[in-house]
Amino acid sequence: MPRYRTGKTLSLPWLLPVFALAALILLAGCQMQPPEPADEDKVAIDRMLQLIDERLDVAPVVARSKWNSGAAIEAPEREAQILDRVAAEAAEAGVDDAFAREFFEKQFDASKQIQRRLHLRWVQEGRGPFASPPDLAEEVRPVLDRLTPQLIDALGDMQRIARVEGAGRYLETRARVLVQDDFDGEPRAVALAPLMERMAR
Ligand SMILES: C=C(O[C@@H]1C=C(C(=O)O)C=C[C@H]1O)C(=O)O
Repeated sequence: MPRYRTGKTLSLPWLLPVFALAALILLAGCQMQPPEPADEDKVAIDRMLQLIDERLDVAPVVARSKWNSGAAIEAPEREAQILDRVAAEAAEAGVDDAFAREFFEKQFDASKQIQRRLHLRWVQEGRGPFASPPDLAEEVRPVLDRLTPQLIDALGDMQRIARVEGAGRYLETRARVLVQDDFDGEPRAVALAPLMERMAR
């Protein structure tokens, strides 16, 4: 049998181009990975999303309280009061005034959407009052007020990270995991819109 048929002498030279090609593909693959934010930026984005989720979580409690009391879902004077505080605290934290304002207005919109949808559901179900809903002024709004400065702090981080390549993509991916709204995603999309628009893809 001729020597080249034994395979022994032929295997290595034959495999070399295969290895080279595999190495090239691997290298190209690494270079094609989309850019990701640094770990500390990822932590800050996750924190922002958790805070948005926490705020959205308060909306059903507000809805129960208003269902019993008959108070209007829309409370413009309360929104104005929050926005005044936001303007002052955003200025102190170096957060762009228009960005902070838009962000909070969207959080109000998302909360009202959740409340409206729940009230509609309860009307359709012919629901009576809830057994012992928390008091809006004494118990529920203070929860929202505690979140306000934390959200402003987080907005400061987002402003800094906004131009980091891949930040928007990371935000979008993590939002799917960290922000729930128990509806069809619409209130959640409203709450996230100001960040989605601002963060670089
Ligand atoms: C949450 C409430 O309902 C609405 C939403 C607000 C909010 O998200 O902070 C504020 C006022 C209301 O328009 C509320 O009345 O407190």
